Formats: sequence, C-alpha cells, structure tokens
Amino acid sequence: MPDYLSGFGNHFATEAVPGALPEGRNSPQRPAFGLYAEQLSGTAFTAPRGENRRSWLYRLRPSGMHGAYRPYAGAPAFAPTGWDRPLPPNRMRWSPLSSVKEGVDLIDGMTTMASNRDPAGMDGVTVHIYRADRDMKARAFFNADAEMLFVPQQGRLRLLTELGLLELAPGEIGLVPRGVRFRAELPDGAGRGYVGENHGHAFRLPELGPIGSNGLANPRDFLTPVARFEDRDEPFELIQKFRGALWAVALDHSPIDVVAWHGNLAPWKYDLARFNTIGTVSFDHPDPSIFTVVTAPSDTPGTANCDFVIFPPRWMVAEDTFRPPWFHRNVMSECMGLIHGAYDAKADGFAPGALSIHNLMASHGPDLATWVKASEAVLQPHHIEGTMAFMFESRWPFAPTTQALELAELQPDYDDCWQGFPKARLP
Ligand SMILES: O=C(O)Cc1cc(O)ccc1O
Ligand SMILES: [Fe+2]
Repeated sequence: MPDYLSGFGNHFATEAVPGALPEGRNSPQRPAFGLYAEQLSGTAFTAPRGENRRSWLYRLRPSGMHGAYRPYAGAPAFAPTGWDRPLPPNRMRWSPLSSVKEGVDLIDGMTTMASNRDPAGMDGVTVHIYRADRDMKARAFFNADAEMLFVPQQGRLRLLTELGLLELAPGEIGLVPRGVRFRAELPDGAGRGYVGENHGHAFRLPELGPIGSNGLANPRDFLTPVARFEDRDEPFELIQKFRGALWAVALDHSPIDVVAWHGNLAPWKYDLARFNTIGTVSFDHPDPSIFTVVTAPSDTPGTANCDFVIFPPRWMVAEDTFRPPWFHRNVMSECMGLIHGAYDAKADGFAPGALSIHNLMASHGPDLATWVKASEAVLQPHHIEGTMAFMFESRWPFAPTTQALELAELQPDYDDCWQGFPKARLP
C-alpha cells in the first residue's frame, strides 16, 4: 500500500531520501546529493495566491536533458479528431467498448471518444476510454494539453508519477496534473476505464454555499502520494501530448526520477465511496450539481468548463415526487459513464463501461421503462445500491471523434428509448 498525504490543494513537502529536500529555500546553490531543482508551474507565475499552483522538484537529472521530439504514430485512436466538423444535435450512446485491444499499454490503448474545444486552446474537456493489457515498462507519458482525471472501470490502475505512486481501483478516481510524467501499470493484468482531459482551470472542490463548511467531497479524503523515484539508467521512451497530437523522444533513463518535492501542484486520488451525498428529505429531485465531486471553472462564474459529478448509492425518500432524473433540456452539455451497477434514469442499454452524450438543449431524461416504473411506484424509502454513474458536464458541447463514430458499439437506436410515451389526457 503506497503512502499518501491527506488534503486537497495543500502545500505538501516530501522526500524519498532523508536530506533531499532543501530547507528554507527552493533553489540552493548546490542542492543535496547533486540533485537538480526544477519548478513545475500549473498556473501563471502571477495567478492570484488562492489560485496559484506550483511545485518544486528535486531530481536526479534536469528534465530538459533530451533531444528533439518526433511525431508518435503508435496510438492513432488517441486524438481529438473531428471536433470542428458539423456536430449533429443527436443524443448518442455507446455500449461498453468490446472491440478487442490486445498487447497495448495505457497510451496505445486509448480511444478518444469526444472533445469540445480546439485542441490548440486552453479550455474544454476531452473524454477518452482506455483498454490495455500491458504495463508501460520503459515508457513514460505527459500531457502538455491538460490535467488528466482517471476513472478506472475494470481492473486496478497504477500510476507511477514523477511525484509518487497512485494506486487506483474501480470506484476511485485519480488526477495527474498537466505536465507531470508518469507511466501506468495494470496490476490485474488488464484494465478499462474513462479519462477526462481537462484543458482549462484545474479541478477544485466546489463551493458549498448554504450546505456549510462540510459535505460532498471532504478535503481530507483526497490523497497525494509521497515522493518516490526510479533510478533506472536504460533506454526509455517519453511521449507527450501537445496541441492534440502525440510526440516522442528517446531518453537514456527513467524521467520518474524526482527524489523529493514540495508544493501544491501534485497528483491526487479520491475514493468515490467517501462522497457525502446530500439530497432531498422532502420532495423533488434536486439538480445534479448537488453531486459535484470536483469542478473546473471557466471564466464565467458558475458555468463550468467541466464538472465531475457522480450518482452514488443513496437513500431516496422524496414524497410525491418523480424520483429518477426528470425530463430536461440543459444549457450545459453532458457526457456520462457508468463504473458499476445500474443508472436510475435508464432501465436498459447503459451498461458499465458505456458512454452517452447529451449536448445542450437535447431533450433527455428517463427512458420509457423508467418513467412507467417511477410513475407507478409506491413511494417508500428506497436505497439505491451498488451503483456509480458519473458525468462530465461542460459549457461546451461534446463532439464525438471520427474513431468513436466508426465504433460498432455506437447505438443506432438510442432515440428509441424515448418513444411510446402516452399523450397527456386533458379533462
Ligand atoms: O441526464 C442525466 O441523466 C444526468 C442528470 C441527472 C439528474 O439527476 C438530473 C439532471 C441530469 O442531467
Ligand atoms: Fe441530463
């Protein structure tokens, strides 16, 4: 079990070798043991203090010791293609991706499903599904375009990052900040999951407003790894994602060689089971913003570049209420996935591993079977169990990629789940 430090956005300090972390300054003339001091900035130097994110890394070699990057062709489906073609306003859903991907690691096993801004820009969100059965052994990756939120759905995912080790199981999420090098292992031999690439402001905890000073995702449940490094002098490949494209460079060592670090820009993980779910104890189904785990704001207050929202196990007690998600048309765009169990708005067709897109103003909500059942239900307290759906909600509409549109798992008949509703009868 790796070691973690607790708290969200804290200023942490950690060293894997005693004495590696300088005291009282960031950049001593001669850091201990000949280590190299390097600042990693997650926000502009001049960002307001409350927003400012940076860490100081003390490493075996400067990370700049490399040659020129060349285009990387090994992961053709890991690309935000088609974001700028005319976007049909249709509701879209994919069954869990089963088309076999064998002999690939996390990077080569990535399928970009949807994106919503110009990859050269610094906002929007891109959604991927990974399917992999190989460890990244002598390969590392970093993303200059975005921080990455990993949502494993099948099998554990071990992220060996420059700043330490994140071990994730389905039901947990993990974040790797923009620029942080990492490699991934699959301790269960294979794995599948979702990735949210957040190109905008970093994810943070949502405001709590009248909820008060506690609730939803509590800061102390976010875990950041302690320093841990690899001392490996051997050929390594470093791949980076930059402006939507992949680039590679050869190294003669592992870039995961940070012996000590301090600062507030760091990976974290969070167990979704720790989410303090809040809902009605009277009537009506609250807006799903009540289920926001972390939010990446846009420059318009209250209108997120990306909210990460979950639908966890919870008690349903609302009186005289249609309890599942209501019919709605949202000005925000929604991209949903399911980690396990069943989702309460869909009786059928949305299995664990599936993905759906409901862009702005697309009418959606309960399917016919869910509506019939919920309208006729005798309203007792009911515990929704064994489920974990989630949503990336964005102010920008999601465009499916070319490769997503070509997948056999794209459901041609998704609209049918909203057919057959009986017409209302006026007196
Ligand atoms: O569309 C969905 O299933 C997500 C959703 C859930 C909910 O409870 C209310 C609104 C909403 O968009
Ligand atoms: Fe919705």
